[in-house]
Amino acid sequence: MSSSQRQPVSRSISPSSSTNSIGSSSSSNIQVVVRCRGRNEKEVAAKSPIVIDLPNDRYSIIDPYITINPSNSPHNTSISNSSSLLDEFNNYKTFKVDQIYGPQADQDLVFEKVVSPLFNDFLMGYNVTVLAYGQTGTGKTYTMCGNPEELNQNYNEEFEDGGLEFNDNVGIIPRVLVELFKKLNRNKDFEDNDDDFLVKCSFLELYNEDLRDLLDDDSEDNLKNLKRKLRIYEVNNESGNTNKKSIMIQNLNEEYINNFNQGFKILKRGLKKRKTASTKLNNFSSRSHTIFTINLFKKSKVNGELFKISKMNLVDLAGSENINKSGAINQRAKEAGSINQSLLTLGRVINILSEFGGNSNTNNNNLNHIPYRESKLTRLLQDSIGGSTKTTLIATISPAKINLEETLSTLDYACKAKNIKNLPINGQDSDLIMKKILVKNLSNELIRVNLDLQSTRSKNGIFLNEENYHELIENSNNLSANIKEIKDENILLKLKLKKFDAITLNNQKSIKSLSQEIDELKKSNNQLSLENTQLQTRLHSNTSKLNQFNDSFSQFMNILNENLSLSFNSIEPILTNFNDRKDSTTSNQLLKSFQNFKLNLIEKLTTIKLNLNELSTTDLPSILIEFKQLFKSLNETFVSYATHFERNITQLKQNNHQLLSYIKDSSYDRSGIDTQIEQLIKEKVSGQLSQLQHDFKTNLISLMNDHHKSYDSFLNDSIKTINQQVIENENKKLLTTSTNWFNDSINSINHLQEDYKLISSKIDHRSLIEDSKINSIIKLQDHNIQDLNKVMHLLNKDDKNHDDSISKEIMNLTKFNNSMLLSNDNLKNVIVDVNKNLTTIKNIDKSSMGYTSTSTSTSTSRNARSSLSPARITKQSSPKNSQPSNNNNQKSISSPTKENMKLISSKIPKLVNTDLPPPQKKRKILHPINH
Ligand SMILES: Nc1ncnc2c1ncn2[C@@H]1O[C@H](COP(=O)(O)OP(=O)(O)OP(=O)(O)O)[C@@H](O)[C@H]1O
Repeated sequence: MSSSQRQPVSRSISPSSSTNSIGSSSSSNIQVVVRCRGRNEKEVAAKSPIVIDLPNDRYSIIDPYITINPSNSPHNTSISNSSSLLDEFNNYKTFKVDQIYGPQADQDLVFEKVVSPLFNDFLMGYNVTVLAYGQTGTGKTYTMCGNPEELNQNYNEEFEDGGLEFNDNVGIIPRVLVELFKKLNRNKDFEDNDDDFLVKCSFLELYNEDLRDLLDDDSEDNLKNLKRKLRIYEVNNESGNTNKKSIMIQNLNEEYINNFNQGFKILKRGLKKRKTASTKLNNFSSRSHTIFTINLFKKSKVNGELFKISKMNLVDLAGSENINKSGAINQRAKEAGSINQSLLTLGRVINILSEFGGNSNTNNNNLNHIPYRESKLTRLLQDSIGGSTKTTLIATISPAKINLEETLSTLDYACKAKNIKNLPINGQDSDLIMKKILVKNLSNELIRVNLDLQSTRSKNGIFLNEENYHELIENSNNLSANIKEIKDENILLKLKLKKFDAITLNNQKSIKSLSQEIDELKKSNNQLSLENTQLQTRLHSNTSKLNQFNDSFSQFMNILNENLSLSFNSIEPILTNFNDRKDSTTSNQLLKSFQNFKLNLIEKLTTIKLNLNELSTTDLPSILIEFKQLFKSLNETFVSYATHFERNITQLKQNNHQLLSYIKDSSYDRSGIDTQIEQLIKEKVSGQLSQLQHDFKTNLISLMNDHHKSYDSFLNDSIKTINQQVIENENKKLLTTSTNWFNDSINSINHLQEDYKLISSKIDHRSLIEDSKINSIIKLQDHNIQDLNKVMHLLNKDDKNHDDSISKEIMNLTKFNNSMLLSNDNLKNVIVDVNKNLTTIKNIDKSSMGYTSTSTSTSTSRNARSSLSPARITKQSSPKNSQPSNNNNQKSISSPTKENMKLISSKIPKLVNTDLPPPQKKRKILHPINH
């Protein structure tokens, strides 16, 4: 860590504008001293290497460069939080400060080099500050006071005898006290002047943002604390061209000391009360910031009737700490948080001041926004940093690598602080007090103390002299008056509280009514969602019914088409058959009639399709427009709800605001009560308000969600309803069409029947003719047989000569007879064929007419095609119910039309008759018999 170890190349140097030496009297920069201790036991045990290069292990003023060299790092990582001063290539960084002290520098050296010059300024009438800043455990308390362990144990004994021999570890404050009285007493002896100085001390602690008087025995007593509450206030002192502001602490004890021993006692008393705790990083870690102040009243050399007042602030800050490293939890973590917070504000103040290179007393507008007021620490140090005090900052650091990040941060701040210029003012102008006043103050206090002492000595117990007694009585009366005033204030406050309660009540009412509205909204939401569910259920069931109907309907249409084409195909051969019989007029008529029927049907189906299309393109948009209007009105209702809510909440906020301003405008300056009231407001109103806002938000979101859901379901419902309507309308049209078609069919069938009757009569006529022919043939046959018998008889009688000719004759006759019999059989077959055809035509006729009595009986003998009737298909799709699909359909179709539909669906397939003779099969034609 010596200068020889320091890297000489690529050094980047922190900005420094300071040219003033310590102790100069004009504008002076804050002097920055770095003190680096040796590695402590924990750092050695952790084998954390040294990463700090110092020019000298003892001290360096001429060459005050300090280099951070983390090259020992196994990963050679860059230093993440460092500023531009980091040397990118060599991975080390150099800072320039005013003085550097290494592990070999003892307390004596630090006092001599760092504090002495400042101390001399203090004696000359300047306000001075020594400020120890750095990471926890780096030696701030050690530097300012001494070894904390020794301070607690034998510090008193060290100096009790008034000896001036210091333990080596004794820090700056005891040394200042000793040095002060040395100097003052020497001067006193020399000038032989009893009245030439007066010393007062105070010891202040800032713990968790609370000010505590370390010299006040009662400071922990809350009741007395109310009376003796410490307050920071600013005093404007116009001095020369500078608008100087001094920071004062109201109610802070200041004790006169006449020698250094009294000073040590005060220091020890205060240190005993200071908050310390053991952490992983420091067994005696200070958990608070402390300021030990020595006020010196010293006779002015110019005017012996005036006394200069100068102040020396000896500040020991609590250490910044990484909670993870220090292992702070609960109270320790809270302390660390508060410490770090105040140090952060101090850092910001240093940053801003260093950026402008000036002090807060200059006219620079930018400096008006220095955040001194953001923490009590910065307020207390306002004079010392950027103010009118001569300040030296001692930045304490650890050399170990494990603390590298904190060390870099400390040095960064230290370098920035180095740019801050203070404007120290010698006490001759402003900090002067008339000798007479000072003496009077002192004499009064002395007289009071002496009188108390005398009274106490002359009698047993505690006694007061009369004057003191009267003073006490007067004080007591004063106190009573104060109490009365406080009571009056209390009454006033109660009145205000009443008003506040009324406003709160009002707010509560508003909150209640809003809650009710929210409840109602919730209810209506619930109702809506219930309706929504019901609608969805209905929709679901309707959709399934609709689907079923659609299925059945499409099946029906398919079967209708199929059967129609089959019927056409079946009828055509019959017609052809008629055609073959040369009965062209009838067959042409029939053919024409069927073709008309067919064309008519196709036309109707096309119309149905067109109607469906038209409905979906014309009616659907109008329904959608209607739906949009509905949605718009729903939206408007919702917006009006939201506006209403907002208005209520704004009203509520205004009430709160009025309440706050009303309480703030009041003449009371009792922060405790103010805080109470604000606390009340926070608890009662803000809590309710935020709860209300939270509830409102939640409800609004759920309302929006419900609204979106119902919007979706509404859209779905509407579209489905439209579909349903379209289908129902179409159904009606279809049914009308079907009825028409059915009527047309009946007409056509009637025509057909008439034609059939005509044909039947003609066939009957033919049959009659054929029957008569058969009879005549039979008669002829009988006749022939008789002739034959006659011939046989004659043959028996005639000459045997004629035998041959007769036998021939007989042979011929037998042949003829045989051919006659054959003809007879043929004729019979023809008659059977004709009868069959007649039966077929009759069946067709009956099927077309829809006379169920015969169709039921015949349908059982139908072939596979007739089993595809709609009724059967529906039955197959719903086995549990004999006519499920028809039943479902019936719900959406009016009953008479349904009957027609059923009739059509059941009758149409019967038009198909596969028992008819195949079209190729020609009927046998009856030929006349040749005799
Ligand atoms: N320069 C030094 N020489 C010898 N010992 C030192 C030095 N600096 C610090 N120490 C020792 O290190 C320990 C911690 O020091 P100290 O309590 O002063 O740290 P601190 O910075 O005040 O810590 P905290 O902020 O937690 O109060 C003490 O035991 C102290 O004696």
